[in-house]
Amino acid sequence: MPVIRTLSKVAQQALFSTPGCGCQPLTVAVRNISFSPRQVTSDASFHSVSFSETDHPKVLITGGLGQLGVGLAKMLRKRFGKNNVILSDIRKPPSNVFHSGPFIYSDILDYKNLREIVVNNRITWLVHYSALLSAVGEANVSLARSVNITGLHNILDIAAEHGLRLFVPSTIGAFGPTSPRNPTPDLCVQRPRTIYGVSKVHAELMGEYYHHRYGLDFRCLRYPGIISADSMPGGGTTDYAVQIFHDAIKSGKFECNLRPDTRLPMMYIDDCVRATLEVMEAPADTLSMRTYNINAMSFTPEELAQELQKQMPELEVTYDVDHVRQAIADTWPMDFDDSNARNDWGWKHDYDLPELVQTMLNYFGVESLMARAN
Ligand SMILES: NC(=O)c1ccc[n+]([C@@H]2O[C@H](COP(=O)([O-])OP(=O)(O)OC[C@H]3O[C@@H](n4cnc5c(N)ncnc54)[C@H](O)[C@@H]3O)[C@@H](O)[C@H]2O)c1
Ligand SMILES: C[C@@H](O)[C@H](N)C(=O)O
Repeated sequence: MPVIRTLSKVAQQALFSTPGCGCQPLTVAVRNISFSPRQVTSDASFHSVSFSETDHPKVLITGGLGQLGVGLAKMLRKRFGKNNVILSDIRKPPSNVFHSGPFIYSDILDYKNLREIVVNNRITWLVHYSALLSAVGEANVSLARSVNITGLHNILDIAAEHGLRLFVPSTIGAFGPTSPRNPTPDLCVQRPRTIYGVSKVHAELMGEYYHHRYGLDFRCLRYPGIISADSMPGGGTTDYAVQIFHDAIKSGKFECNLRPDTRLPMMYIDDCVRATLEVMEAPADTLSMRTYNINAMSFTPEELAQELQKQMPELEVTYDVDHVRQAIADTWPMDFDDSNARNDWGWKHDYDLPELVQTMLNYFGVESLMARAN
């Protein structure tokens, strides 16, 4: 009985303590009594592999074959060593990715498989990228609910049980029509109207709850629309801002599926992966929150087209609005207030709109020169 009494006392402390109240953090007490968020068989052993045990973190990236994972792995491998960063996904990797470093099959809906990977590879950081994005999520709500919500529960439990530092990205899509849109601050009404947005608000809240309840080192950034040259987006509302470059180079024409005046926050992928590393490395005492907005620029399709036309005056842009995507975009932030990230851990973007366009065109210029030479 004394153990049960201690447990309930600890739980009460956690539930009623507030930051700065001077109460004993629940984290310590929970770890000491090996209390786990998930019921597991009695032969399972809990042991925290803390970051300080190794020189470098051992990182697992889930959903790593999407638009962002390969770019993040490249940067993390440069910093921590090739073999310390494992990409995982349920798809077959292209050969350049397969040969660039460790790759492993992992379905985030398979809890035991995830646990095995974390244990066998002594993972200390988990970057959870698997998700169905906004537009594909609306086309398959039940799968999105399963991957984005049930999958997240598996990830949270694995991370809490094994003492991992966990990064889960959120998004501008975690806001909705009743949120202030120009700009959108970190803390405001969040009533998104997509399953994607609902699942991301759930992820933010669950991660923060696990942080306060179990001491999980949860870190989350709300990314804007991400623009990349060497990876394609996975079915979101901001995809047009990547597609325009491909179509401009290929055919000199682009048909945009959003209205020309649809303003959304955006970021170049190098800034996005750097922000992710920076927040993961930030000392815990610099983080006044666990979920931060980050931003680089905001533009409309018309403004992006005009910037491109400065270098490609012959580019023709027409509009054929996709009503699902437009309805989503009309409820999302137009501009994103990321002042807390800038103040707390020194977030600073490198790429604004002209630099983004120049960088993308340089990439495709090099690509098409190489293609012509082959
Ligand atoms: N790309 C953006 O503009 C953007 C913006 C904001 C937030 N984010 C977030 O960043 C993360 C990565 O985004 P992305 O653009 O690379 O996404 P993506 O759609 O390109 O890739 C997601 C990956 O998840 C994988 N996946 C799906 N079901 C899975 C399962 N059951 N188990 C394991 N993997 C599974 C897919 O195979 C895919 O490779 C997502 O969580 C997304 O919500 C992205
Ligand atoms: C913004 C982001 O979450 C994603 N690119 C989407 O449009 O769904």
